[in-house]
Amino acid sequence: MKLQGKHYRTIWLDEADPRIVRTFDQRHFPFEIVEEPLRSCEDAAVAIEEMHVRGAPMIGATAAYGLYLATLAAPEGAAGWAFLQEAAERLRRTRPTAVDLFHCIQRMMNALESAADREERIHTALATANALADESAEQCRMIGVHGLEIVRAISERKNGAPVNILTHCNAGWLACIDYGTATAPIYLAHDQGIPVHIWVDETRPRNQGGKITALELQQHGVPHTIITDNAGGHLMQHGMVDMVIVGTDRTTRQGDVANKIGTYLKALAAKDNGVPFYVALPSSTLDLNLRDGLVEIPIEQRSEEEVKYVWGWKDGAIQKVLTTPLESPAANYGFDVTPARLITGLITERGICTASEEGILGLFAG
Ligand SMILES: CSC[C@H]1O[C@H](OP(=O)(O)O)[C@H](O)[C@@H]1O
Repeated sequence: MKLQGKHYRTIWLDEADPRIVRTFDQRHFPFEIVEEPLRSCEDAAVAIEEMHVRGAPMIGATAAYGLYLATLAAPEGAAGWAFLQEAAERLRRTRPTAVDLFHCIQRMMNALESAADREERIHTALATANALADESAEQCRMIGVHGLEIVRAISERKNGAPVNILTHCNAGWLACIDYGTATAPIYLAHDQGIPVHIWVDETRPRNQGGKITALELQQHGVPHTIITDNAGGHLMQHGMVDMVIVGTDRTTRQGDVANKIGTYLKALAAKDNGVPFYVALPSSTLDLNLRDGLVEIPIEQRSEEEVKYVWGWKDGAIQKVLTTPLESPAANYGFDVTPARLITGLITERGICTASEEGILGLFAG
């Protein structure tokens, strides 16, 4: 998608130096566009851990390219394989909830295991990371194609009046490689002239919605309004939300969805008000090994600093400001789990299904 009129994917090989992978340091959005060079697997791990990059598909892709960078540093033979295994472990320790991370690492290591020598490892790693990124972008594009029909149907029922869609956090193209997951149907509807308006949850504590989703929509010309996280229920009670669409970081085989903290509360409000609640789910984010999301999905806890401070723009620079008593402790749960019973449907690259084992396996059994 585009930033300041220029098309980007969120991660790419440096044109001048194939030993460098480039991405955005998303901590600077929406105030600045800062490209970040990744020169080592450790650079990639830190970028994930400190959320320079974030979003399940983006985390997976960054780890994949991080392993490519590791092959550039790895020696020949068994020592080189041991080096790559250590790099994979380092990447696995970055963030626990988004399953794309683990899927991508495993895909890379499976591809690398049979490589004959260092040169083949490097070639295979880059080819596999590129393939993963391409697959992710296509998954998102197809989520847009399938999700578009839901938006179109609501638009027709409203005789062309704007479809009011609420979304939480950033499940946009900046959380992915391109298109986004929750935003893909929005972009396709807008591009096809279907009027939409997006309620954008600011999404405390890091405000991925107010900072990044709002930036994406503004850059694409999509009408939107930033709201506080607690406003969604009120809007739904007053008929101001036609549908909710969110992303996911891990979805279990029975359709339980881990997503940014606060998603569960949106789903409760939607259920109580008869508002359709959809989850945009690329298969890279499916974890068919898990069933009960509430029990089995690991929920990341991040630093209390993210709760006690805000980061904003002042005097031409990003400033960090304390917003609570310095001495007060804070808890920072990064995600919550929305039970399948609260979800209207899952929008996947293979079509739309119910949030159930039958629905998911109907699309993804093979
Ligand atoms: C398309 S995945 C987006 C997903 O990831 C976000 O979490 P974070 O920004 O902490 O990586 C959030 O849960 C989004 O829905």
